[in-house]
Amino acid sequence: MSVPVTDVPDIHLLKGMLDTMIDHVFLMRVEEDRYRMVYCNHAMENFMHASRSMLQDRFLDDIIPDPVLYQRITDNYQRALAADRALRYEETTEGFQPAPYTIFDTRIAPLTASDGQVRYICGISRDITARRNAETALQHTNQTLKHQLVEIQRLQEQLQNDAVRDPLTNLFNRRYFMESLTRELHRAQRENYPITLMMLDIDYFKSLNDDFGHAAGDRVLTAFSHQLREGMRTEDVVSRWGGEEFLIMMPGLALKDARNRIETWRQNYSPMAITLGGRELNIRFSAGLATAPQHGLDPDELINAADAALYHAKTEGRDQVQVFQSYGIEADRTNESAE
Ligand SMILES: Nc1nc2c(ncn2[C@@H]2O[C@H](COP(=O)(O)OP(=O)(O)OP(=O)(O)O)[C@@H](O)[C@H]2O)c(=O)[nH]1
Repeated sequence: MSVPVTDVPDIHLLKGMLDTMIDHVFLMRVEEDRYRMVYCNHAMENFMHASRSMLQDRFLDDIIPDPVLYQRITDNYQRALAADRALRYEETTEGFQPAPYTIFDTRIAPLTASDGQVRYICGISRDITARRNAETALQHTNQTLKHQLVEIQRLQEQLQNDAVRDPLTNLFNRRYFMESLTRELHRAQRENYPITLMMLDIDYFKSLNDDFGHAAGDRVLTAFSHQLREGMRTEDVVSRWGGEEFLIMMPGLALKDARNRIETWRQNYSPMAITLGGRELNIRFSAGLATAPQHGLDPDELINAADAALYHAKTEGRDQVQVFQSYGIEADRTNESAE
């Protein structure tokens, strides 16, 4: 027999409806400070691995023997009763033996019987374990992806760095220097400022290698490069040109100022004391200076000029700075005027 929709469905029909739900539905009667289960639906019965007849009419402390879990559950009931309002919270079955670990999204509400005396707690619990696990897995994946992204960025930076730097000294490499010089020369022409190049070569480096070994030579190169970088301005491009040869571009620095700079550096750092095998070595160097636009505007031309000045410093006895002279190389001792 069909029931008109305006009619209040009978209790049998209501129970049938509740048994079709996949959420757990229960009703607890409050008896002093205990809770008696007066109803649970089919879903809850299944979950508890117990028939309704075994659950209904029993006290909750009897159904849930674990005192910690019992306390967790009833604390919420007390809160709802004290505030006389519905509560929603998440709870787990941790401590409840027959059931697998489950996370529930639970909503409870205090109800009062029509006599106005007896109080009840009505509850609906939804199993959200799968959703929570998926969320946790997603968070984990997100976290892993974030770490991977950071690692990719680090590797990209490393690659960019490797592409422009010399691995031993960490100074800029030849390719980067050429690109920078070409770019800087164009700008210097447009904006009318000088660029001075200094080519610098460690003296008698071969004998140092021969006497102390290649590894010791590498240490000297690293220490020398470090001091060189420290002694220059941030806008200077300091490169390892090859072997024990270095090329420095000093934008905006006229020949005289560049020479003063390198002389100051020589006073502070040269002869550089480096200890190898218990022996203190004096590392000396020779250098050649050339400047744009005076000695050329083309990168190769300017580098050749600095190289020629360096060659002159070597042939003149080493441990000195020479300036390129466009009409020919001329000895230019460090204590003389560069202009
Ligand atoms: N340890 C080490 N040695 C290097 C490296 N690159 C080049 N050399 C060595 O540097 C030495 C350069 O020797 P030369 O060109 O004769 O120069 P030098 O002995 O300094 O002589 P002058 O420049 O004329 O004073 C060679 O023995 C190279 O093998 C390097 O990366 N590490």
